[in-house]
Amino acid sequence: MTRPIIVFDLDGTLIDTAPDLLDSLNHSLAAGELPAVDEAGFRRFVGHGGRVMIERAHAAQNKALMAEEHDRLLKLFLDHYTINIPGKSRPYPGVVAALDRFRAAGYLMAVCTNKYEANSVALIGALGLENYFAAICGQDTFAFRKPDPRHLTETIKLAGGDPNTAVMVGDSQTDIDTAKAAGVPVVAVDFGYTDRHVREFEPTLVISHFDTLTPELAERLIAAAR
Ligand SMILES: O=C(O)COP(=O)(O)O
Ligand SMILES: [Mg+2]
Repeated sequence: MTRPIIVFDLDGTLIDTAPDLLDSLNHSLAAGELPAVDEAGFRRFVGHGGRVMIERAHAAQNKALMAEEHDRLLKLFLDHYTINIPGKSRPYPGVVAALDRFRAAGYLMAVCTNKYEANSVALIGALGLENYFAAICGQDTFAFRKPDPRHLTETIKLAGGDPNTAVMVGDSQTDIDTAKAAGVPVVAVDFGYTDRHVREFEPTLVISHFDTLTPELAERLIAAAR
C-alpha cells in the first residue's frame, strides 16, 4: 500500500523566512528607486514568488515596470537572497518534532512552494532538514505552480505518494485554493504570511502551533475527505 503523505508549503509555514525575503525585496526595490516595503506590505505581496512580489510592490506605488527592468530587479532580488541563505530564517517552533512524528508514523513528506526550487533546496539543506523530504518542488519545477492544483498533485506523485491519502499544510489563500482544487484536505497555520486571516479561505482546519499537528489528526482528515 502507498504510504500516506503530508505536503508542506515553505515560506510562512515550515520556515519563517520573512526577515530575509523582506531584506532582499528592499535591496531590489532600492535599485529601482522604490521606497522600502514594511512587514504589512510584505504580507500583501508574498505568495507567488519573487517576480510577483516585485510586480506588486510597483503596482502599489502606481509605478510602471518594463519587462527588462523587472528581470533586472528579480536578478538583484535572487542574487541577494541566494547569497544570504539561510540568513535569519528558522523553522517555526515545533516543526522538527512534527517532522519526526510523521516520519516515525511512516508518512512520506514533501514541500510544495512558490519559491524557486534551487533556493528551496538550499534553504532546507542549510537548516539541516533535507533528509525529511522525498520531494521539494518549487514554482519552476513543473510548467505550472500554485494555485494550479497540479503543482500539488505532481509533487505528491514525485514523492511516491497518492493524492487520495494526502494532507497539505499551508499559510495562505494560495495553498488553501490549491489543495481544495486537488481534493486534498488542508491544514492552515495562522502564524504565516497573509494579510487576511486564513480562516476566511475556509481550510479544513486551522492550527496555531505545530504541536497540534499529529499523524492521528492527519489520518482523521484523510478519512473524512474520502
Ligand atoms: O515566496 C513566496 O512568494 C511563496 O513561497 P511559499 O509558496 O513557500 O509560501
Ligand atoms: Mg507560504
